[in-house]
Amino acid sequence: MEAVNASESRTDLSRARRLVVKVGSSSLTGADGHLDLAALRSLVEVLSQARAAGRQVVLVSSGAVAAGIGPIGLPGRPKDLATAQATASVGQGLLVARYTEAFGRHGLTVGQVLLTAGDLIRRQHYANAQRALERLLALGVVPIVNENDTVATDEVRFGDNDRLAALVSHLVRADGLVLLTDVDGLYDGPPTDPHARLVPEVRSLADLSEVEVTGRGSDIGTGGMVTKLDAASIATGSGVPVVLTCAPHAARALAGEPVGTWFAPTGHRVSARRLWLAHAAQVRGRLHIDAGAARAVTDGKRSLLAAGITSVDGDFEAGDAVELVGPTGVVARGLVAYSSGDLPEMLGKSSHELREHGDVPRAVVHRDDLAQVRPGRVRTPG
Ligand SMILES: Nc1ncnc2c1ncn2[C@@H]1O[C@H](COP(=O)(O)OP(=O)(O)O)[C@@H](O)[C@H]1O
Ligand SMILES: N[C@@H](CCC(=O)OP(=O)(O)O)C(=O)O
Repeated sequence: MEAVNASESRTDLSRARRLVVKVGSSSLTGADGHLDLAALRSLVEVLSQARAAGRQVVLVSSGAVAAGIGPIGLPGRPKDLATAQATASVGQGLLVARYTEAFGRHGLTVGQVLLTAGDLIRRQHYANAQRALERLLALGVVPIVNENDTVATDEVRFGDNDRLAALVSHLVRADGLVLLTDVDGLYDGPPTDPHARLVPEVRSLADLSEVEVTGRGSDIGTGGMVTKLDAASIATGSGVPVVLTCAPHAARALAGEPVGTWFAPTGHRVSARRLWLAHAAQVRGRLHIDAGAARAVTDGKRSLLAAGITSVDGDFEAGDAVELVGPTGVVARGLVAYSSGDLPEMLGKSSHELREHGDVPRAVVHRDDLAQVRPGRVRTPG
């Protein structure tokens, strides 16, 4: 466990030895929807300078779908998953070819790393990805990460790359995460509102309860500010500071200058699986639990047993993510061991009663599969 350094400030980013830099589709595409080569090259220039200064960089780059739109001849970003996957398949090769060429001009080699959400929450996959990334960095290669769009399913996909970048910064134990987008930081209202002001520093995401963010991003990006705040929450919650700014400010952000919005680290390093569960997993249902069960899973950090569940909502399979709702609201998220079809007849029954019915009394949510949900989420309109 690494302790949180309360005196941490954004200038510390200038000393970060290992950085994860995420660039969104909106920063890599021109008005015509095609890949903006000049934007890509200026980013590569900044990252190459960081490498020349002895820093390690992992680039998480979106843009596969955007890069595929032109060659396929689509009018805009595809709406359905299958076409988006096909477009990403065309665009990803082109995107990495551009990076290979641009980094090559600076004498640097790149490696393509395609990940899915599942790769970052399954222990064995996580360890494999970690080993591969460590080796790439040790070999002096710049890893270029994107979501493996062609195999990611609707159930477990990031869709945006913000949360992927946050989990990658956990994976490589980065000293900082830089999120580059098409706005120069987080605003306290819609950036189109002339009264909206830039929020320069966020010490606790709970302080943002009055900030209005939308999930609607730019025309080309996905997730808008909501997924960026999720990413900031994941990264800072595991001890990694975050700077959110626009791509033209990348060099200044890496130098620790006061650009964009700085999110101070707030937590200790926890498992990627718990981070995913708490912040990003798509919830398939809700288990309503009594006060005793709520205390057991929060204060007691114990598994949830059938005896404490009062009712079940939703349609889910064993292994899906569900919310645990106590008398005062959502207290935790977890991976449920039974389907929504199997649970109702078990509710309220003690392990002893279940055993009498011949069932093996497994916990409904094992404590290793539980993540507590802290209050104070950001307000999203609508
Ligand atoms: N409070 C806010 N502050 C800044 N930007 C916001 C806010 N709420 C919504 N946005 C939108 O988020 C968009 C960036 O998200 P997105 O389009 O997904 O970018 P990217 O492709 O870089 O991931 C901005 O263009 C902006 O319009
Ligand atoms: N994996 C997708 C990313 C989707 C996307 O638009 O993400 P982002 O621009 O980070 O909101 C791609 O490469 O197109």
